[in-house]
Amino acid sequence: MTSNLAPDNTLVQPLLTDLYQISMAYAYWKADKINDHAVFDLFFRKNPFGGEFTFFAGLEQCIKFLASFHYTDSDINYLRETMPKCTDEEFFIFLKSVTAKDISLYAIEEGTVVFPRVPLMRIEGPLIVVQLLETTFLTLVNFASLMTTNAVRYRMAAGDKISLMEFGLRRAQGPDGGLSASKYSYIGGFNGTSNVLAGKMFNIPVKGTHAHAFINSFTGFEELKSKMLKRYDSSESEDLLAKSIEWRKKIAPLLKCSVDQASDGELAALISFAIAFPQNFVALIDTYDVSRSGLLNFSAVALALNDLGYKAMGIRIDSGDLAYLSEIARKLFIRIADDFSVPWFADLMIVASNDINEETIWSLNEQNHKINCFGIGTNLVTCQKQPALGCVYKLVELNKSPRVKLSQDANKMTMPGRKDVYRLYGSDGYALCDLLQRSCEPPPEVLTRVLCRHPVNPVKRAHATPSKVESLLKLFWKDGCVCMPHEDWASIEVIRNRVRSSLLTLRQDHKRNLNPTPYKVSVSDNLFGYINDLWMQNAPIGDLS
Ligand SMILES: Nc1ncnc2c1ncn2[C@@H]1O[C@H](COP(=O)(O)OP(=O)(O)OP(=O)(O)O)[C@@H](O)[C@H]1O
Ligand SMILES: O=P(O)(O)OC[C@H]1O[C@H](OP(=O)(O)OP(=O)(O)O)[C@H](O)[C@@H]1O
Ligand SMILES: O=C(O)c1cccnc1
Ligand SMILES: [Mg+2]
Repeated sequence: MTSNLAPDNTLVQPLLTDLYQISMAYAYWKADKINDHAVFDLFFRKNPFGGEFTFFAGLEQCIKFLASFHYTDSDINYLRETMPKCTDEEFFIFLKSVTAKDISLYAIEEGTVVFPRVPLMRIEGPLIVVQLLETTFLTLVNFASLMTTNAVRYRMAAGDKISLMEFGLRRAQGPDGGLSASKYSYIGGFNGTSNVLAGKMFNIPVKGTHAHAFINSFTGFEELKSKMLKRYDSSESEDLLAKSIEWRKKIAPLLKCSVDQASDGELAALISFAIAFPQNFVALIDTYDVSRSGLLNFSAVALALNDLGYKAMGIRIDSGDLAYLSEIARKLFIRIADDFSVPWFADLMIVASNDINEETIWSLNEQNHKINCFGIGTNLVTCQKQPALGCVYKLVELNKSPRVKLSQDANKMTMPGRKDVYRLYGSDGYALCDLLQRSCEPPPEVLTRVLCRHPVNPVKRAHATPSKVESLLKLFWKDGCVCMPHEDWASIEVIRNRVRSSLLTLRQDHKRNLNPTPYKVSVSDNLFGYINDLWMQNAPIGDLS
């Protein structure tokens, strides 16, 4: 194992599983199923957030888990103590020898848009080993895919021109929830995070402003130990406080307010922050009153900085009516740009935060907000709208014979057998449907008509003549080695770009918010017959009495 194949989180190890996997492993072993060969599918049944699409993520971590999969002596000792006393000692010797070298992992590329019932991963190998991977694979894929999908939805709401920052670590579901949220938000299209460790680990841009505490920590000018700042273009220092006070007097009439209403403590705090960060000055302006104090104090300091040759970055608003406040801020900045001949002032960045969710962004869009950047925490990282994705892991074939899980609900029945997945594209470049076939069938061909059947409903059928056919399941791991170039599966930038390009292949009606059209996931005629025969063979015939 090379170091770059270690999982991101050291908690990702074979005992990060449900006990029943190990219980089954023992019972399989006792039942002499050690040489049985299994095929499992990992898939979900329903798209999250009331949408009609999902983005697949977490694959890189699954591959890293495979690369490091083995039980340590201490794991074995713990299991020996935990399992019933009568557990055969030979089993622990067997377990110590287990690795993922006989596993084959086929998967859809991370960052691809995916749909219900489609196997995202097909895992093949010794039954015992494939079974032992279930829970860890699910925990690696479920949150990663949910989080990526959530981030994509926020990006769709905000549009491409707005910057999106993830601010959720403090509210996330623990350290791994927070770190994963930062990583998969970026993959889903956020521009950066406030989470410093995520920045270091994943090379994601880290950015931020300051909190109300910084403003509250000053009450007046007398607390300013330093008020001098060196000019950008020389070693000469000037009094930033005196300049800011002068500017405050000039700007107050533009806001139709009086200087007396503005907080001196806030101005002192902003001056201190500007002295610390003269080239990256951002100010939180809602501690006392946005229009009577915050905007005035910020603009005064920004113009004083301008006198010294520095360009301020912008403001953050964290309460109140964000559309209205962004509008008055932008109006003021444009007015200052014109009145005082500082053209860049018109484009100052306006960051908005405070309990923002997807709906808030849609609503702010309707109100014609003037925000350039949303800082989003709680609702993003906790996936408040839907906190879990229901990926499952099902046995579909054992020793080349199909296996099926029946259900009262036809939609919940598993699709037996080893299957391949093809995405068919129309001549306009959009995806038409996904087609599942038995692996023994020849792949669909470009410009050749293919019958696509609904997996359950026999009357729902359609012909497709694809302009392009893409085989979605690719071999990522075999014979103990990764079979894909490192860039393709392990580069966060490649995966992030894949999300973007994959989203573009999805027709607008599948993406709209209200009543989106379900994307078609079909089966070949051959697979339809095969599945339905198996369902019939396996479903008991009831007695009416
Ligand atoms: N123009 C707007 N349209 C729709 N939603 C908005 C708008 N402005 C703000 N919001 C949202 O409304 C909520 C306002 O939160 P809340 O009622 O707690 O007020 P607040 O401004 O935070 O008050 P406080 O000053 O006490 O913190 C937030 O979720 C925010 O994202
Ligand atoms: O609102 P979220 O989407 O979770 O975004 C992050 C929030 O975290 C920070 O303050 P915090 O909420 O800790 O305190 P505050 O609301 O009292 O400012 C920040 O000021 C945002 O309001
Ligand atoms: O940098 C910020 O403004 C920030 C970071 C985390 C949470 N809230 C705000
Ligand atoms: Mg808040």
